[in-house]
Amino acid sequence: MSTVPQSAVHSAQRIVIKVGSSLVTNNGKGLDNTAIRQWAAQIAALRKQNKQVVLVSSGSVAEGMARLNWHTRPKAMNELQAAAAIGQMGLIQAYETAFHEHNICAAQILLTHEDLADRERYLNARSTLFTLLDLGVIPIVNENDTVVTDEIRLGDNDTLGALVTNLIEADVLIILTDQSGLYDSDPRKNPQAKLISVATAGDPALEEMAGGAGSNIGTGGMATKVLAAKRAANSGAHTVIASGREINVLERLSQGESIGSELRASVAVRSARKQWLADHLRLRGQITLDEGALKALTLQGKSLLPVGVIHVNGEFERGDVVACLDENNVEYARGLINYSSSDTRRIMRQPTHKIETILGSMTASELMHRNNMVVLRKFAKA
Ligand SMILES: Nc1ncnc2c1ncn2[C@@H]1O[C@H](COP(=O)(O)OP(=O)(O)O)[C@@H](O)[C@H]1O
Ligand SMILES: N[C@@H](CCC(=O)OP(=O)(O)O)C(=O)O
Repeated sequence: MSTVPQSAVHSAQRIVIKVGSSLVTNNGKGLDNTAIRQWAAQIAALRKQNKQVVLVSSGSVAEGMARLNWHTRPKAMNELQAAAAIGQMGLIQAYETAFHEHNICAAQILLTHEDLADRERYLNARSTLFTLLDLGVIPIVNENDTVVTDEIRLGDNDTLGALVTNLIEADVLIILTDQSGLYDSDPRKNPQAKLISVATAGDPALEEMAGGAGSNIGTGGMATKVLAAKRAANSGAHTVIASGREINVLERLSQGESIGSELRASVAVRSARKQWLADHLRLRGQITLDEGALKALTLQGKSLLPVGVIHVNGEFERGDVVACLDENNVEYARGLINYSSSDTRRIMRQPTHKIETILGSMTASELMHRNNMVVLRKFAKA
């Protein structure tokens, strides 16, 4: 009897789904509208179960090539970028139409490596994605191929899928591809290859199994998927690699069925976020909060508003990590701040509706959003 556990997708609330080029474009023959409509229908079903979904879709270059009647993938960057610009139009149009059938709004997000490396842009991308998810919209992400240069290109969307998983702290990354999952060797070359049902993300043995290159249409092969699982595990997310051609794959995974390969993270999402905020980003300043704000943050799970700040210490920029202290300099929380130190000094003690009049514009109504904050201790009156 097999003892394969229930799929992690079953209990996941926030999911990133990545679909590869060969799947989306029917092995490079042109957009597979039937498959796209089936995924949209399944994602609509996940949404009804209150799961939030971000879709990372490849296929712009492959679809651009199909539209240009190019049969071999160009090597020159400018040609790849031109193909991507053409193909992305069709890709988004296909998703837009497919989601429309379920009365779901879709949104296009094109990201580059720099967007995720720069603190402020990272924060912007993150808050846009959270806003879209709160609005019930399905964000469709791809790399902004037309502007990236060779050196900074992510290149494969497995890596992008993992970075988006980290960015929004998703519980699970599902990578849909043209194989049933990760095998112990490339099934195209070895018909005896065995499917790996469950493994630990980051296990070096997996990298060896996935050594081979990808299909002619896709870029990364299994190697980038295994590395993506390792990266997703950094923020506590599990990864499922499965065939996008499997009937109702997303809904069945959501029902707990074990399909494909599940590469499990060994740390929990919450502690991974804490770790990231607490250790990886340098503290740039401190703000002192009044009692009401300390209670709201640490006891009621609320965001920090400027009205609760009574003192600002240090110089920092929007997106920096700042500590929240009481009047005795005891730290209660830390997180990514939405305003620079000079702007924070101007809006502290003020009600939110005055931010725009004081600063001339309002980037965010909260000074620090609860999603971007880690509470370190609870407020208790001495
Ligand atoms: N150990 C392995 N298990 C499964 N597939 C493998 C393995 N090693 C290499 N591959 C190859 O990886 C391919 C999938 O990668 P790729 O073509 O980049 O797909 P996608 O476009 O979905 O990202 C498979 O078709 C397969 O030939
Ligand atoms: N941004 C590129 C993705 C490149 C790519 O081929 O990715 P993948 O098929 O996931 O290996 C595109 O949309 O064509």
